[in-house]
Amino acid sequence: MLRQQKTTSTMSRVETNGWSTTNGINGSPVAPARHKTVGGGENFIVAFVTRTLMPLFLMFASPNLVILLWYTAARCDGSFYELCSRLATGGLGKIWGDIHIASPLAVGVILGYMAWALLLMVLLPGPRVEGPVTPRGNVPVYTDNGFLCYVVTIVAFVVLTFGLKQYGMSPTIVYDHFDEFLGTLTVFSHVLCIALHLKGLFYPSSSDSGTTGNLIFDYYWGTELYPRVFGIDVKVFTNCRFGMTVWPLLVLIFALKSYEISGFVDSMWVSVALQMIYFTKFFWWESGYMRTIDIMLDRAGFYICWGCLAFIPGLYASVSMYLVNHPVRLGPVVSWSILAGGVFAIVINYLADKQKQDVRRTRGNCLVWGRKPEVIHATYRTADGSVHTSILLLSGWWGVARHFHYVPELILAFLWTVPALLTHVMVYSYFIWLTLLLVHRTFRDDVKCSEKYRHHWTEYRRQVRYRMIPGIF
Ligand SMILES: NC(=O)C1=CN([C@@H]2O[C@H](COP(=O)(O)OP(=O)(O)OC[C@H]3O[C@@H](n4cnc5c(N)ncnc54)[C@H](OP(=O)(O)O)[C@@H]3O)[C@@H](O)[C@H]2O)C=CC1
Ligand SMILES: CC(C)CCC[C@@H](C)[C@H]1CC[C@H]2C3=CC=C4C[C@@H](O)CC[C@]4(C)[C@H]3CC[C@]12C
Repeated sequence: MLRQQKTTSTMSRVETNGWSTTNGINGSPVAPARHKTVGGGENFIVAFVTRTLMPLFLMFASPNLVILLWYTAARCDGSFYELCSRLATGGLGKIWGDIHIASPLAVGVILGYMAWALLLMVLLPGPRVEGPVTPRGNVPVYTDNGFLCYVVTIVAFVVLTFGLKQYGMSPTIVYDHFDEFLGTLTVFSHVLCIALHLKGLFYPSSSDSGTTGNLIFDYYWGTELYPRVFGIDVKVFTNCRFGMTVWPLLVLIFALKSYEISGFVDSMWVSVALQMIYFTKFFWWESGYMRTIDIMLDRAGFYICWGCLAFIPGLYASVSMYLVNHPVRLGPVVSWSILAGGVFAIVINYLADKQKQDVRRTRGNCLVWGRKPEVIHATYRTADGSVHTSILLLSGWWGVARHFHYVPELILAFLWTVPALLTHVMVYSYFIWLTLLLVHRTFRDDVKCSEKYRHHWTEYRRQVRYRMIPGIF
């Protein structure tokens, strides 16, 4: 849950989502840094492309791509070549004819799960944690009960699975009707986006809200940074209690389906084990996630809502979905080696995230790699004019490169995919997406941080020259 300590529900200004006082949406995924013409005005063609055409394209293309990904795995034996042949012969219409976009089963299961997740979110206890100061000077407050919600949900899932077995029922029905689930989730997310759009305009939860004046961009990007409905934080729900919890549930359901079809197969086992360790780490660190770009910068619009409700189930869980009908016997040596490499990557990624958190929490009075950390005490200004200080870490993983922690994240994604071998590109869709997302994110974060910290960030960039991989990028 999240509360705002300091809220001023003003909506008079054009929105400022980031830290710049002139144009705060530069950190958005589709709005690059300001483009000035020679005369100094904004280049409207670039603005039209990035804030209208790109969002429109993404909102139309992404749901289609996710469904086609499912179709490729389930109906085309995981082959993009086969998908293209079918598209060439029958066209998109023929393929859509084979897809069911909604069903009462999907609506019932999704609503049931949402009710469960909301109930846990509200009822389970947890310590109170504060998020970072927002651009408008608000301090979001959360109940840190993510780990508990996750554990209770997974245990309940296992108990329910055994319970249902006695009645000849299995959660693998979700796999059998997955197209219906993806379609229903897309419809749900549009309903949520419309409601949130209107809420942000007429009943904002805090002053971190507003409009850009462009309806399409507002719908895509959102009108509020931290919307709350009856005290429930919408982004904590969409990102953590839905997206990040449904992903492990799907991974378990797909593993169960694979077991029903092929018995115990080590490719599925390795991939599932790595993903489950990753989810457990995520929820253990959830309060740290509240200080990342998704929460600090991304508003609750189509990007985050559809992304977490439909894109995570459709793309992020696609490796396990593919493995259901593509089992590979790897043998113990290969399996355990992949598992060990993956666990190592998770540990490095976790330690890097933790290093940043520890240094900030102790205001630099801790040890990083056995030494007192080098830091920059950076100042920044919020929209209300008040000045704050923050710490930029120059030691440890944050001295290796400015986003070195993305490297183990990518290695891990590769390692939980490679058990599927290199037969089909389709199964690497998540890895390819993640590479693009993280590389793009290094640029987004640079824009956001240089607007926020100005010369302090320039100094950090001077001292830590590389974005992700020392000597290369
Ligand atoms: N699987 C997936 O789809 C994805 C996974 N991830 C993972 O999520 C985690 C979080 O990543 P992400 O959201 O990108 O955010 P980061 O962990 O990279 O956090 C970025 C923020 O950290 C602060 N910061 C930047 N440099 C420093 C420094 N040197 N010292 C102290 N603080 C600094 C800044 O925020 P501030 O304003 O507080 O100064 C900056 O905006 C990572 O583990 C990443 O691998 C990320 C993206 C996608
Ligand atoms: C509109 C779509 C084309 C794009 C939607 C993207 C979002 C679903 C994802 C964008 C950033 C993603 C995440 C960031 C950081 C994370 C921390 C990590 O430890 C777990 C995964 C994640 C929560 C991840 C989830 C999906 C995004 C929000």
